[in-house]
Amino acid sequence: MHRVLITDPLSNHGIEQLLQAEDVEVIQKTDLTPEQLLEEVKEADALLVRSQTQVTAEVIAAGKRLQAIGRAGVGVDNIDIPAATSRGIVVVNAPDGNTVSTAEHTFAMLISLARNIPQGYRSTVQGEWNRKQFVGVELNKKTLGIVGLGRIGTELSKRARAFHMKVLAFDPYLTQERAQKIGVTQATLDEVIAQSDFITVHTPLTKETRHLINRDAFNRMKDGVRVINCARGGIIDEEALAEAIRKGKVAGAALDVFETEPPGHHPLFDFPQVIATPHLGASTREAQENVAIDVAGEVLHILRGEPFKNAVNLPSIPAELQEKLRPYQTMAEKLGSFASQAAEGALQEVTVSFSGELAEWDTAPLTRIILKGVLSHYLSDVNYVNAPHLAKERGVKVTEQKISKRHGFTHLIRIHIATDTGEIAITGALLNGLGPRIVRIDEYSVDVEPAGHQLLIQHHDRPGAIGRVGTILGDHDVNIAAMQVGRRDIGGRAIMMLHVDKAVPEALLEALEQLDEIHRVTAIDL
Ligand SMILES: NC(=O)C1=CN([C@@H]2O[C@H](COP(=O)(O)OP(=O)(O)OC[C@H]3O[C@@H](n4cnc5c(N)ncnc54)[C@H](O)[C@@H]3O)[C@@H](O)[C@H]2O)C=CC1
Ligand SMILES: O=C(O)C(=O)COP(=O)(O)O
Repeated sequence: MHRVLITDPLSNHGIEQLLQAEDVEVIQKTDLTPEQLLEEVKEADALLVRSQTQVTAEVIAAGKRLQAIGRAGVGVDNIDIPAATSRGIVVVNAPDGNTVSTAEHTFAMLISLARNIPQGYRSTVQGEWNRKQFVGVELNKKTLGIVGLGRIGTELSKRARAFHMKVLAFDPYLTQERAQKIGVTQATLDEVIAQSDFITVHTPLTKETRHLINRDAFNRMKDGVRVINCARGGIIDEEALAEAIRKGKVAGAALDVFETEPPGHHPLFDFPQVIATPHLGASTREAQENVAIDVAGEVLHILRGEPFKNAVNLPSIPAELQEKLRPYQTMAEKLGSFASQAAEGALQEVTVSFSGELAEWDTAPLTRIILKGVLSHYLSDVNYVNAPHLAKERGVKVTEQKISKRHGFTHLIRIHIATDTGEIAITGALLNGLGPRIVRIDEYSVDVEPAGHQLLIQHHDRPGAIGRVGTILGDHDVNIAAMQVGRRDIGGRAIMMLHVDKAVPEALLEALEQLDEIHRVTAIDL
C-alpha cells in the first residue's frame, strides 16, 4: 500500500484518482507545524504540496520512504530540489494546469492598476464619491514589458495585444522567430526596464532572478511606471520598490506574491498606490482541478513504477526518443551491473560507448540507467534520479562516447570501468529474437545472457582446467546451465563464463581459487 501525504489544500475532484486507487492510502493534513510535518512525512511514500508547505532538506531527510514529491502547480522554490535529488526522490510539478488562470489574474491586476479599481472600490463603499482622485490611464498603445516569456508570460502577451498594447519581452531563451510568431518585440532586460509603461515579471525565483528588479533597475525606469509581480516574491526587491514609490518614480504596484508569505502588515501596504492579493494567481476552480489531476496522476505513475513526464530533477525525454530507447533499458542496466560486479577495486571511471544506430540518438538517458546499474553494486539507494549526482559526489568520472562503426552488429553498448587496481570492458547488444546478450568481455568474444547467476573465471588455458572447474561445482551441488570459453591464444590467458542454477556459495569460490590455473573468480548476480 502506498501512503500519499497531502499537506496543502488540493481539489478533491483532482485527487479522485488517488482516493479511488486500491493500492493508495491518502492522508490529508493541512496547516501542519514544521514539527508535525517532520513526524507525518516519516511514513509517506509520496508528498503532495502547493506553495505553502516548506519541503526543506530536513523534511526530505525525515521522509525515509519518500519516492516522490508532487507540486500541484508550477513553482518549486518551496522544495529543496538538490536535497531531493541526492536522496533519489523524484520531484514532479504540474506546469500547464494553472497557466491561463495566472495570466488572467495578472491581466486583472494590470487593469486594476491602470484604473485604480481596488482603491475606487474601498473609497466608494466607505461612502465617498471621489471621481477626481482615481483618474486612471488607458492600456491602449502603452508598452507592457514582460520579463520571462514562458507559459504565463506568453498567455499574458496575447491578452495585452488584444488590448492594443505594445509588448516588449525579455527572456534569455526567446528567439527572434518565436517572438515574431507570438507578436511581441524581443528586447534586452535594459530595454524592457527603460521603455515600458507597465512591467510584469514571470520568471521562476532563482539565484539569477532574486532581486532582478532592484534599486538600479527602478532608477532606470520611466517616471510613472507601474509594476506587477504575480510570479514570486523576491524577484522584485520590496525595499527598492518602497523607495521608488516614495520618490514618485513608480505610480503603482500590484503584488500577488511576497518575499515572506503571508506578509502580515507589510510596509508596502501603507502606500495607496499598492494593490495586493494573497497569492491568488492559480486559485481558480479550473486551475486547481487541472494541477491536482496532473500531479496526482504523475505521483501514481512513479509509485507504480510506470513512466512519468514532468520531473523537475530529471531531464525530460521526448516521447519519440523514449520509444526508441525503451528496448535497450533493461539490457543497459544489466550490463552496468555486470561490469561493476566483474570489476575489482575502487571505482574511478565509467566510459560508456554507443555504436551503430545508437550512436545517432541522444543516449544520455541510457548512460544514466547504466550508471545506476554500475553504482548499485557499490552504494545503496541508487536510482535514476541520483545516479549522476552520486557519481559526481564520489569523484567518479563518467564519459559517454559515440562510435559510428558497427563491428557486424546493428548497435553495441560498451561499458569500460577503470578502478584503482584494474579495468574491465563489457560489450552488449540486443540480438534479434534472442534478446540482450553480452557479446564481449574485454577482448574475448562470448554470447552470454545477462541474467541470473553467473561465474566469471579468468584463467590460464590448460588441458583439464574446464573439467576441474566442473568437478568442483558438482561437489558443491551447483548445476551448470550454460558455459562459454573465450581465449585469444592456445595456452594463453582465457575466460570461462558459467551460467549456474543458483547463487554461488563462498566456499565454492574459495575452492576454485585454489586451482593453479585460475587467476580470479567472480560471482555475478543479475
Ligand atoms: N501567483 C501564482 O499563483 C503563480 C505563480 N507562478 C510563478 O510564475 C512563474 C512562471 O510560470 P510559467 O510561465 O508557467 O513558467 P515557465 O517555465 O513556462 O516560464 C518561465 C520563463 O522564465 C524565463 N526565465 C528564467 N530565468 C530568467 C531570467 N533571469 N530573466 C528572464 N527570463 C527568465 C524562462 O526562460 C522561461 O521562459 C513560476 O515559476 C512560478 O513561480 C506560477 C503559477 C501561479
Ligand atoms: O504554481 C505556482 O507556482 C503557484 O505559485 C501557485 O501556488 P499555489 O498552488 O496556489 O499555492
